[in-house]
Amino acid sequence: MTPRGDDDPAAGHARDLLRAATRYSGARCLALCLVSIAATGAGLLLPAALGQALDLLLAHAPATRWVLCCAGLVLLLGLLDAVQTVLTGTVDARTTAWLRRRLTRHVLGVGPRAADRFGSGDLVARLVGNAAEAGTTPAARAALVAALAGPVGGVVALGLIDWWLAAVFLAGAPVLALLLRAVSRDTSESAARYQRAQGRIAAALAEAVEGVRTVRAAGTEGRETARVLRPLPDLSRAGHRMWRVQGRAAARAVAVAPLLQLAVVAVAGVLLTRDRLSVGEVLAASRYAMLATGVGVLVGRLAGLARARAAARRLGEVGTEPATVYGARGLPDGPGRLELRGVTARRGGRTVLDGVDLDVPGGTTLAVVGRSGAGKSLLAALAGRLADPDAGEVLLDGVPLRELPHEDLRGAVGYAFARPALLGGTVGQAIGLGLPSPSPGLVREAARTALADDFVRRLPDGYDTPVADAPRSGGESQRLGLARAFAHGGRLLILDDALSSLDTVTERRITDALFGDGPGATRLLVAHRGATAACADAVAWLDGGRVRAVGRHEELWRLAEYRAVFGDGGPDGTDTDAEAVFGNGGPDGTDADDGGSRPVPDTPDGTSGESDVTGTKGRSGADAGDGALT
Ligand SMILES: Nc1ncnc2c1ncn2[C@@H]1O[C@H](COP(=O)(O)OP(=O)(O)OP(=O)(O)O)[C@@H](O)[C@H]1O
Repeated sequence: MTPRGDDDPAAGHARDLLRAATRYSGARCLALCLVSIAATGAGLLLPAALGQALDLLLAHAPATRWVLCCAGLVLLLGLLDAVQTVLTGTVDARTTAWLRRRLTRHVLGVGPRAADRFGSGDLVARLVGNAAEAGTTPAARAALVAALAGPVGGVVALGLIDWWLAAVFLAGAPVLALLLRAVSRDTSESAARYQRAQGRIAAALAEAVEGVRTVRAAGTEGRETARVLRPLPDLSRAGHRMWRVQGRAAARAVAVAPLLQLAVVAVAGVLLTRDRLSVGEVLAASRYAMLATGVGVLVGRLAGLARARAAARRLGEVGTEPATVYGARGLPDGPGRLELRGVTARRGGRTVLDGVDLDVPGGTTLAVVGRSGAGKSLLAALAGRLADPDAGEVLLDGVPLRELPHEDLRGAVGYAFARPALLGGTVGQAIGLGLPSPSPGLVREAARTALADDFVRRLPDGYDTPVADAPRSGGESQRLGLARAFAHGGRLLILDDALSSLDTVTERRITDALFGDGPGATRLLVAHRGATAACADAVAWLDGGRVRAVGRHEELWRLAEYRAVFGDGGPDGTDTDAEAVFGNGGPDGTDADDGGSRPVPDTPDGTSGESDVTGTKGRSGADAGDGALT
């Protein structure tokens, strides 16, 4: 059951949205309202003019003026109807566009939380289908005002002809009012159920399309189709209910309205025999009775409005997910020192990170390792504020990330992911994404560093090839993602498993560039391979939601449990037999032929080989930062 009233935040958001959307199309809405009311007014004048013309004609008096008046009113009605149609279309389109713009911005402002909560397919259904339905609200309201003006004007006109006529009509009006109330309520509920079922289908379809290779590989196309369409019976029930509600209302209206009209005409007839009404007035009364009982129009309008309101509520639900709020404190110059202080993060009702402390000095590289599900990606997301911790603070050069303005934060932190989304039109634009004016030179340089330049230049239009026309492997996609991160620069570079699809030689060449004088002052690297971890100045080992230890890879390697994280026998993360194939073999992940002598970067205090990155062992508080492994 859909909650109602002020304690329903989604409904509150929906109201605010619709109010703002109506203001956006304010002038047109007003014009539509006025045109609709004018059309209703012309419709109300027509019976009076017809009655007058008839009376004059029956009395053989000159009636040309009134006949012309009737013709003019008919023409005016046609014209107003055309204007109404154009204005309704324009207001609907403008309001829908406004809602889509506003909500798209909001969804992207919320970030990954929005997709986590609603699912990407359902979000698309809301922003496309529901926004279009909700967008009809302002015009539907204006039309409803006019549709209400018809019956109200009809009753007033009946009263002006003779108060008996209005009294007869009003005696039956409560039945019509109850009918309309039931239509509005029942349609709202069925429309909400219908739209929810549509959202479930859209969400399942998006999952199926994304996982189409898995579906094909498993040969489960039929089962998947059934899963996607499972909400269909619900959809059908809700749809049928909606039509039943409207059908029943229309049938009742058909039963009640003619009875009321008959009663009005009968009373008018009696009044005619008593010379209280003329023939023309009887004609006018019969037409006003039809206008006053014009429930059919109202039923349609009310049902449309109820559907639009249900759709708006679904948009309101999206609005209840708060957007990320940024601060106004500027980021001072600094080397890119990253600190996590007592960071706790919960996901799916589970504490994934529990009071994590880490201190990564500017200019150093920290590899984050741990078993699958240990929270490495979550930590990477918190480190660059793709998500906020539930407790604790993340600081960059001493400033809490929450206090940084959006531009400072995004300018300072670059990201690359395991499965990068390539956005921006062409390959070159995808690499330069987010930069104010990326020069072709900068884009190409970044691509060279990420070893992507060669294959990009082989594309039909090189860097100008549309992303959609650029076939690429998983590793090539990753290299484009890395190129984007390198082009972005910034004082903190976060690579979340961004090297995982690269062959070992390519990974090695990129890490060489990266850990040499590569881009980004400080680097946080989610690593699955020992070879990658071995290149970092320090490794933070996540286990059980805490930092189990911080130290250099070679030092940690002495621990059997640490070795077990990499699940194989070689300290560089490769099987000894496979070393030749994968091109590395030394204990620090370097080729055997360079003697395993990758120089350990000097720490800022000049000591070589000891990790400069510090961390604590979760709540135990045991500091493992000096490489003292616990
Ligand atoms: N949105 C979410 N809702 C519920 N649980 C989540 C969500 N995001 C992450 N988790 C859970 O948090 C845990 C940590 O996830 P995370 O992706 O950080 O792990 P990871 O260490 O990077 O794993 P892997 O090495 O397999 O990539 C996992 O158990 C995951 O199921």
